[in-house]
Amino acid sequence: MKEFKHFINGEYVASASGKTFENRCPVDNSLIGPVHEAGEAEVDAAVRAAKAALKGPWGKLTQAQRTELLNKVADRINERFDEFLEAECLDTGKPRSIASHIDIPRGAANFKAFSETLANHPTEGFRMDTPDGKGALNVGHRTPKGVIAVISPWNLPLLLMTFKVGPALACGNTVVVKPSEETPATTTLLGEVMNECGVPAGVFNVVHGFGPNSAGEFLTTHKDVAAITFTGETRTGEAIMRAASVGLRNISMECGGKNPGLVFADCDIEKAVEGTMRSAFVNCGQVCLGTERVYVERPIFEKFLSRMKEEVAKLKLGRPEDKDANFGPLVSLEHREKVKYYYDLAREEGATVEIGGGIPDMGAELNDGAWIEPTIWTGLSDDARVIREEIFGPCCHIRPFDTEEEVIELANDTDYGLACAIWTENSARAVRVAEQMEVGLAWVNSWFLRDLRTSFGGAKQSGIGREGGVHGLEFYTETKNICIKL
Ligand SMILES: NC(=O)c1ccc[n+]([C@@H]2O[C@H](COP(=O)([O-])OP(=O)(O)OC[C@H]3O[C@@H](n4cnc5c(N)ncnc54)[C@H](O)[C@@H]3O)[C@@H](O)[C@H]2O)c1
Ligand SMILES: O=C/C=C/C=C(\O)C(=O)O
Repeated sequence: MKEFKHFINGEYVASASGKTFENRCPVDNSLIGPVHEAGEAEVDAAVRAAKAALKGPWGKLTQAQRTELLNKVADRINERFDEFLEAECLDTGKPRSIASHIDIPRGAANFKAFSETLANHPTEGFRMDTPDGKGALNVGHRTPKGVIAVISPWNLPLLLMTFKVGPALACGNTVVVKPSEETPATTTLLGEVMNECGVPAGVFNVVHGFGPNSAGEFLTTHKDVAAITFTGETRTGEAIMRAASVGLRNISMECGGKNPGLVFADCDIEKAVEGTMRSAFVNCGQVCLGTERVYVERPIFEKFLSRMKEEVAKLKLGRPEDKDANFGPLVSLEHREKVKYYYDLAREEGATVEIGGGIPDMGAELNDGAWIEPTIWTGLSDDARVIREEIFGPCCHIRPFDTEEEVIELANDTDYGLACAIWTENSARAVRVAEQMEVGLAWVNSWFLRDLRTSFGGAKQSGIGREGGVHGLEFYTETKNICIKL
């Protein structure tokens, strides 16, 4: 049986209290092993180690040396690919075919891409005139912000955690990570990699536990944490913002979504079906960028709906190691309860269940797991809760529309603003519509196609700030203007 300890100052440590909680595999609810739950003492030790490391060997490295170390980390993740894959699939139950294409490669890439992008970014410089005619030079100078708290979710555990740890370390900060209580494994394993690559002790720390009155709260309220970067639910983001307000600490928030797909009659329908299938059902619908509202122009509505139903019927539910399986369980039984609640609510709100809508019979070996059927609804009114609230499951509602103006209004009629997917072969329309969408990420004839040099983040209640490429620089560094009188 595995055991998940904290990683503090380069060493794996147990909780002084001896308190642990269970990590279970959602495939069959089997026990993976106990996870140590951090109390204030462990969180404090981790933050102190991180603070001390800022002034230790880490703080003395040049940008080039840091880049080299972080490249090593990326290479070592790839060398230990199978262990990361196994750990991620056990924690989440997701098919290996998905984790081996998305989660683990991006876990490695996040260390390479950001260290290189940031290393090559210029700082600003302005020459100014002065009354004595000699002038002055203004030079922007960036320094690390300090100890960064990284609070990450369970849906893409390694990918989303490294998406923050990569740039934070590239900028010279140190980190304390609190991975989701559902998925402690890959973050814990990364500690070994950091040691193997010679990243100094205290630069990367991990504490396990829950949110309120546990590791999450202790970390976000710790006075020596300089800034907090968070990915998770909008309501959790609000709690973290309140914690960050004490001591005026900076935050970066990547939160929930209720993302629309806009399918125009002039699209390539097979491309649109393939893309919408992925955006609604990959990772069992547990992707913040996923499409839960699909709007289809009326002339192709029936055809699109029937093609989607055909494709959903072909999804193969199965264990991560099953090579044919492309659809795993939800992350936990608790999350299944939430998703099932919305499945029942959809019926109460008058939806037509086109396909799915329940819990599948997976057979004796798997029936204790967190399985749920992929589901399509039609017929809900625009103000139904199922249309307005993030479900974070393998489901979408498909609704016809008649005009471009109408669909833009429908798509934007939400509290969230993370992403959208627009399907049309008319490029002028694509640009026109994309420019009017109230989102941080607009995909045209694609979905979740990621260039790590670009900005990532959400509008409205989907987040605050942008990370990715050079955009994280504002958050992960302190900029000082040095004014030199000539
Ligand atoms: N915008 C994005 O980039 C993005 C990416 C992935 C997931 N998400 C969102 O994440 C959610 C799913 O993930 P989740 O269920 O793990 O989210 P969550 O908000 O429940 O938990 C996220 C993390 O916050 C911690 N936490 C909870 N309460 C806390 C508190 N009071 N103080 C400090 N930490 C606390 C949790 O333990 C966990 O580590 C969805 O809403 C999804 O849309 C957003
Ligand atoms: O579930 C949300 C997915 C987020 C993806 C990223 O943060 C990324 O691709 O960098």
